[in-house]
Amino acid sequence: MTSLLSPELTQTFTETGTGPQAAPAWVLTVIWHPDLQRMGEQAVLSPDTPLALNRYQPLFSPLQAAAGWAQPLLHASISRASLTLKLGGDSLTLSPEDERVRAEWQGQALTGPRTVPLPAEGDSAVIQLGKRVLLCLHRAHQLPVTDNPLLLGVSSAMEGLRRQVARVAAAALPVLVRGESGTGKERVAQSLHRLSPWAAGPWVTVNMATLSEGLAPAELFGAARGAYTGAQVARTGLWAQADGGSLFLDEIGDCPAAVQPMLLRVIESGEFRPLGATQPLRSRARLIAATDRPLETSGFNLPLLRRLQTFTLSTPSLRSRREDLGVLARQAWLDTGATPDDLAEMPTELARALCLHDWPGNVRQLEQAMRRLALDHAAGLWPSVEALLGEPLRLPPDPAPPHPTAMTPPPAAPVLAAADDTEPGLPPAEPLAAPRARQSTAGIDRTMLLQALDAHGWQLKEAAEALGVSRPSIYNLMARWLDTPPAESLAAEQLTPLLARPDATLAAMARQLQVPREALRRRLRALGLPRPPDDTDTDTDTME
Ligand SMILES: Nc1ncnc2c1ncn2[C@@H]1O[C@H](COP(=O)(O)OP(=O)(O)OP(=O)(O)O)[C@@H](O)[C@H]1O
Repeated sequence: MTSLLSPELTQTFTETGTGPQAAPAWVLTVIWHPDLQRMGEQAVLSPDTPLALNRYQPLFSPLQAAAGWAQPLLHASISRASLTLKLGGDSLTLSPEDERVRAEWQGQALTGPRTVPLPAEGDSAVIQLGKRVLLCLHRAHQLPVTDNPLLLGVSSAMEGLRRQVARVAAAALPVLVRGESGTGKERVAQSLHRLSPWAAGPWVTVNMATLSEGLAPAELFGAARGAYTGAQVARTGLWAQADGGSLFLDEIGDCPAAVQPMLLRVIESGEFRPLGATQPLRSRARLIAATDRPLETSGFNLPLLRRLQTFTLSTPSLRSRREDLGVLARQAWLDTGATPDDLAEMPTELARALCLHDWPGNVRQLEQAMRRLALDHAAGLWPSVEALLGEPLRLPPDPAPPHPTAMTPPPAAPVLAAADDTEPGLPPAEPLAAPRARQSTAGIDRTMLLQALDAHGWQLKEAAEALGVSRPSIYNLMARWLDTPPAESLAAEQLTPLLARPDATLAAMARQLQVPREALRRRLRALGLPRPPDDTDTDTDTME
């Protein structure tokens, strides 16, 4: 892999500042790249100088920015012509240099300069460059320099969390971890234990939601022999088991009300009394609790809450740190045992959906999606977007949709896409036609798209003309409205029954499978399957 030493980048990082007090910088983070190693690499935008984004610039740096290594995006589908990003107060202007630049802002194709509102605090935006690379534009209050294999992420929020965990780990005081479900609260608790002076001691966990009011005291504090019916021997409680280590009380908000004062006592004095015992016991367990509940308003014991929140750590939602998607998705994929190469081949519409989804179930939901993906892929299929996500694609709210600027439109002369702007193995990009009045894709819904495609036998050139949009736009429309797997993922078993039909034609099959006709023809050829008998057309639609 090409690597370039980048003193300029190191300089930029230094100037921008890495401390929490520094003014936030706008950063581009790679959240999808066919070279999976590139996920999480970052480039900082200067507030004063427009950033030219193309195949060879700027330089993106990996997590350990201090190493000073950086490299451009390099992917062959990204043009040498630039998409220029210019920050201006609370807006951003994106200007494609010419028609060679293929780019999308928040899933919408950029066909000319646009000025868009910058994402609000805690929000971010997704920029697609070329066919396969997705970047997240976000704020950074501090750049990532620390590492913790349990707490992955290049966002400021994760960098801050890793630092807090490292700072708090050694304190012999309770810690409360708060955050939405699936955001990694248990991971934070594990990290606190591993980094603490008690790391060699036991790590004991209990989910308070699973303890009934009757059983909880014995479970937590133990019981003397004969303390209750069936207690033939003395029982060691979790608190005693965790002596010299850490006790993690997950879902503390579900702790039975009667048990809450008992917890308060043990936190305050370190002493507890097993059920039926005459003497109290002492434990030096460090307590970590976690919740996704608003404990202040849910009737929780407030003195206990105050003791628990001696230190409070918060885990951020995944949608508020979209820049971490790439590194998290890559790790979740590798955890399934699948190879990086397989993921690199994933169709862009799936990658785009992963990057744009708002992930209400946070990292856990992302992990489930990656497991589904690995399973389907092992069976020779790429799932639909909906099957991948396990729910319909939920786009982040768009407070103000992009609007065109009054800036100069792109050059009027027809421009040839350079052959080396095309991914190796894919057909060369076609010369772009001279610009003409084109309809915006915004007004084209799924029905209109399908009608045009069906009417033209799934030949994209004709369908695009009928809709009055450019050919790249029809791909964007297909990615937006259709969630059928791409032609390259079709298996022989899916195609043979359709070929066996007496009325089989290429157009009919393309319509049924919702794939471009030419892509289907290539797939049949690749699988060594016959063309349908009446396939005599000679269309040369090569883009997909
Ligand atoms: N920063 C992270 N890096 C890597 N994996 C993560 C991270 N955060 C969460 N995960 C993964 O996401 C999943 C959910 O994490 P975890 O169980 O810690 O979340 P939680 O907030 O405790 O969830 P719940 O509230 O539902 O118990 C786990 O499988 C964990 O491996």
